Amino acid sequence: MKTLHVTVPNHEYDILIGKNILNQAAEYVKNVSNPAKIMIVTDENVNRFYGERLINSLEQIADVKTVVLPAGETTKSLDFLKQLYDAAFDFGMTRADLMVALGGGVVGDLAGFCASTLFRGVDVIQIPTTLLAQVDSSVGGKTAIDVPQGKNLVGTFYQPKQVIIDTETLKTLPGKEFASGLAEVIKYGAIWDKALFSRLEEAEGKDALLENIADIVFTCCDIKRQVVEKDEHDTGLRMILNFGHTAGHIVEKAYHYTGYTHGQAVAFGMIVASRLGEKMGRTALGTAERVLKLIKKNGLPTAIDIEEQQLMGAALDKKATGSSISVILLKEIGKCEIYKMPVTEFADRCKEIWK
Ligand SMILES: NC(=O)c1ccc[n+]([C@@H]2O[C@H](COP(=O)([O-])OP(=O)(O)OC[C@H]3O[C@@H](n4cnc5c(N)ncnc54)[C@H](O)[C@@H]3O)[C@@H](O)[C@H]2O)c1
Ligand SMILES: O=C(O)C(=O)C[C@@H](O)[C@H](O)[C@H](O)COP(=O)(O)O
Ligand SMILES: [Zn+2]
Repeated sequence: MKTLHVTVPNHEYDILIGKNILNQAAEYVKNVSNPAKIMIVTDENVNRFYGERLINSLEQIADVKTVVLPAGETTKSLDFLKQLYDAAFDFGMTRADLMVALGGGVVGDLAGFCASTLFRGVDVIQIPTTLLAQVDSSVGGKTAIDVPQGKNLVGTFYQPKQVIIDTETLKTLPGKEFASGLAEVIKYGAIWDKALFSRLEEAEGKDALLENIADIVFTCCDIKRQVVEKDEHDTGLRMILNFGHTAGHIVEKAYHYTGYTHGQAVAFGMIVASRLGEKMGRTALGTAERVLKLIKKNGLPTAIDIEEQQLMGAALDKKATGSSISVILLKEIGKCEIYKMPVTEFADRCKEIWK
């Protein structure tokens, strides 16, 4: 097992990365928390594969209740948030108790948000089971729900008490979801780590990647750790983790959070942002082609239809202030910049390069 340690002001925690470590969850949990009650939040698919194993382990140290939610992005909503609060009150949780998010980014963001507000904050431990959640969403403390007005528009910063990553859980992940997680891995390569990007270019298919997946997960978590430690609250450097997300979030909302997964939308968003940078003379020529090729190779979308007026949705992006938006542009593979432009210019330029 490998460990990373995240240190932010007033809080620190470990990210544990290993194979088949889910069965020993209780041993890790008791090192950081001593709850009388533990509420596990998961979804129906993850519960089928891993619920019993986690319950068996955690029952050794506390009373356990499991809340099983429908799978899918539309669960990351106010309705299901309310369901979690109700379940926590029914269970008789107190501020000294613990919530555990077992699943992908949907469960992690929703349970994280609930934990951050319940009694003004109960501890939460993230046990991510998708590639996307293992390389990105379980680390760094962003929690959120989606609303009809836009993606992640209601949320908090709330760091987990611990992150337990069992990479063996990826063996049951459907191919489409594995590819969605790769979109965020491609993001880390594109903005920060050209060796990681080249490694993905050279990889021969999913099985080859799976063989070394713990190493890839570690690399991504370590990049995220470095960024979050420098800017926990997303006021500067952390914005680079949003490469591809301005257009990506517009796509997710336009398709009512059901047409494309987050990873698929971000993949296409990275093509848009790379083309934008090239058009503006800020991104080395040929970069957009490399990004597109890698996205295509992994079965992620390279074209998505959108109505022009939806592009103004960037005005509600959290990187927008007043009438301007900070977009993340690549300088070249492995290097990026935060570039401020009027939202109207972003929308106009996107019209030209979207297809
Ligand atoms: N907080 C952050 O920093 C952050 C970062 C990136 C993404 N996100 C958010 O994460 C969400 C997307 O997360 P996601 O891609 O994990 O989607 P998800 O949580 O919807 O999971 C994808 C699917 O995989 C299934 N699944 C999960 N683990 C499985 C396993 N091991 N075996 C079989 N099936 C499994 C789920 O049931 C679901 O159907 C989005 O809402 C996005 O906004 C948040
Ligand atoms: O951790 C971050 O910071 C990120 O931006 C990671 C993104 O991959 C993630 O999708 C995040 O939820 C986006 O946040 P938002 O602030 O743009 O809603
Ligand atoms: Zn993302």
